[in-house]
Amino acid sequence: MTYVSFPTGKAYDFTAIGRLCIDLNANEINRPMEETMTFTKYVGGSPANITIGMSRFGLKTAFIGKIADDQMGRFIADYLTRNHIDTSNVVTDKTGAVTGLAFTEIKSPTECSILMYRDNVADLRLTADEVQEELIAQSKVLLISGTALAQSPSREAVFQALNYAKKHGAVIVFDLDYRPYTWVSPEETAAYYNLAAEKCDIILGTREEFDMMERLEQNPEHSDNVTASKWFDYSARIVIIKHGKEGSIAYTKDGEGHKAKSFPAKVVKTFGAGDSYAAGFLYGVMQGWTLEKSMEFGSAAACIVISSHSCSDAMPTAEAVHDYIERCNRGEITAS
Ligand SMILES: Nc1ncnc2c1ncn2[C@@H]1O[C@H](COP(=O)(O)OP(=O)(O)OP(=O)(O)O)[C@@H](O)[C@H]1O
Ligand SMILES: O=C(O)C[C@@H](O)[C@H](O)C(=O)CO
Repeated sequence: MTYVSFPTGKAYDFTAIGRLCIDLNANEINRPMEETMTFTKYVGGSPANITIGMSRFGLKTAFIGKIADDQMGRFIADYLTRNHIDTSNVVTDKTGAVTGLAFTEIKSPTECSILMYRDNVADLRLTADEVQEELIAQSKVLLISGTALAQSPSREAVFQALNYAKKHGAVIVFDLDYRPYTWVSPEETAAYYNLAAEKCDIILGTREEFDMMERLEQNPEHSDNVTASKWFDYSARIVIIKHGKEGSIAYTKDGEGHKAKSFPAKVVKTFGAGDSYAAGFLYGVMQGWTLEKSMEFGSAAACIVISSHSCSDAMPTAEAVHDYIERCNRGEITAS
């Protein structure tokens, strides 16, 4: 059964818009940030990580975003180029804005947190008139991520991109990617998230992210089914609700719920799970696989990333994900 049809005859399989920043991941793990002395630098930002994942799977990808006019910005642009991601719509800021930094604390495999430095960041300075219509017209998929809706002018840039995607028939994916520190109030957050979600074909988020959008009174039982049903009255064709290591569930417009369990993993840190899951799942759906197989592929991709030190750099190839699934099926990988 095909739930989403992707347009053909486009130059790009996958384009994302939003955050490009830097992850500084603790080298001395299993201790609090106060005791961490050194960090390794990686490209970061959830939509960037997903695009790197899609590129590693061999898809033709592009990114729409804004980088600081400094060494960090150039590091990001260079990394994207080396990963075969088209950067023709990655704009360099000229106002003195800086690159967002995410310092990660790895206290234990299950206690991870991120300390964000996001004042005056370049990624939120992208303007609507900087979004290239032609690039979106040439893309099978446009992925938006919630954090880019947090402030103007990036918010308007995302809505402009959504308009172009609708006009040119791109499949629109919304990764909720809710990061409280970039928002002013829960009311404002829910309002913009809901406005954007109405226009999207595939919506992916955790239970907590959907709770934030619903603000509880609409769904006091936190029912995944109730959450998903609402979006089928708009544009949605698939709604995925992720539950960490408990797995994930995808709802489709026909009312079906498709479940995926997670695989065992030797977890180093949990962040990056959602980004690699999204890349793996979307890759599978674009190959025409069943939802179950696509979700399984996303879950295995997530295991590879959470067993590694980075998010972006650890994004696996398709062969590595297939191999991981086979090794799990042979019982060769057990949980940490
Ligand atoms: N500890 C784990 N062990 C195995 N698989 C996991 C684990 N945590 C997450 N996953 C896999 O990754 C998928 C996405 O994880 P999760 O629900 O935590 O997303 P997320 O909260 O968006 O992730 P992130 O921490 O990157 O923001 C899950 O559906 C599951 O398949
Ligand atoms: O999304 C971010 O800004 C930081 C990420 O790169 C980070 O590593 C993470 O949280 C992945 O989900």
